[in-house]
Amino acid sequence: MYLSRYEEAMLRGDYGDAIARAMQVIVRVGDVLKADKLLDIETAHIAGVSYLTIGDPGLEYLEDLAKSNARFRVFTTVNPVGIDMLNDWGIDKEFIDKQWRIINALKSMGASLWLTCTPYEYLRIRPRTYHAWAESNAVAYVNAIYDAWTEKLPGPFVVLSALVGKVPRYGLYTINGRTPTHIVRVKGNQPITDPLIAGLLGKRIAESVSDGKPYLVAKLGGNAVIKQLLASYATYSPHAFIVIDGITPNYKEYFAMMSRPEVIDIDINDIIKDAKTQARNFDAVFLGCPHYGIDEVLSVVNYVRNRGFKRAKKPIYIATTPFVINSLSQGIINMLKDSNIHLVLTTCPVVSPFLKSVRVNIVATESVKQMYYLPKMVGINYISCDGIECLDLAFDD
Ligand SMILES: C[C@@](O)(CCOP(=O)(O)O)CC(=O)O
Repeated sequence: MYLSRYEEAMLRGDYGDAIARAMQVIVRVGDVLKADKLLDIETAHIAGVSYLTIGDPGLEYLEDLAKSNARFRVFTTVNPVGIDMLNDWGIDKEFIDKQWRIINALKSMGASLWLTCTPYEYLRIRPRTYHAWAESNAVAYVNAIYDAWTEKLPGPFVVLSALVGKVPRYGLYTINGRTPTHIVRVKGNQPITDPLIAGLLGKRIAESVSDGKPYLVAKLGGNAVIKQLLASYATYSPHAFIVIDGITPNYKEYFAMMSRPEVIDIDINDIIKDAKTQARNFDAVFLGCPHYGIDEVLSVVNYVRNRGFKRAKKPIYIATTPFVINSLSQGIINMLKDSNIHLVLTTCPVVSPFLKSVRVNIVATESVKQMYYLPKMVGINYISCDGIECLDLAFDD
């Protein structure tokens, strides 16, 4: 792989031991992937930072790096951790302490502690710029909605990329790697407005194109639905890459790049038919995978208003971001709490013991990504529900 003089110097150790070791891994991985050179990245997004998933080895690794005075060279954000920074939810103290050590190590290396899986909602990312992101829903989103270029990278690799500010050029960092292989046409007259249906569609697309890359033609009714579709697609696809007709910047160029794409038709009514669920046995509703943004939280606030500020019979947990909490008045937060709706911050039930610690064993969720991970990662079962219908379940049960 070609290296500039600056990159050679980093590799040699002129910029310290930590940078040299990070460069060694990046160059090695680049060689294996047959990358021809390194690219400068503008941002990095680290995932895999919960004490639940990385345990003591991950904690010690990050602390060692931080002690070596390694500092991130680009703007770096971090995925949800295993705890809510503002509420312990009864989680074991040792777990909380160790999670804080991970957070502090990342902070001392210069990470911005947004601790969200939706950093894309708070960044202005320019098309055709390079990034090193882990967390598949975020990777799918920045590729599809901003045409910003990132591969779906492993969390520890992003830490190293952020330290040197570079990634090897391969896969989704190349025009070839970004050329769609399938046109997926979704038949149906109405725009898709149900988050659950969008998630199930994302899964169906991933299964239909398998290792290919879809160019999607569908009527999608808004950002919440797009988030669910991409999160679910990225969970089931090896690539987290999808071009959306009329939405992805440069979609016309992507369309023109395809040569003899396979065409797949999906009838949305088939997905709607399969989505019906009769089970009503659940302990709580969980919303916010991916993390709810301000619009999604405000639609819940409106729902509660329309319900006359009644109290839900089952608790509703909503995972969201510090930006959303900061933009809500204390009055609204209290009103939600009185309605048995709890905002959860900086974490995600997939990487946290918090649902178990509030005695939830079965959740009602609209998120197809959660349905995939909850049973596997934390032994929580689910029933599926759709958007506002999830709230109806909690209020009417
Ligand atoms: C929350 C998380 O476990 C979800 C799975 O990640 P992904 O969809 O495979 O990128 C990622 C993480 O560990 O930070």
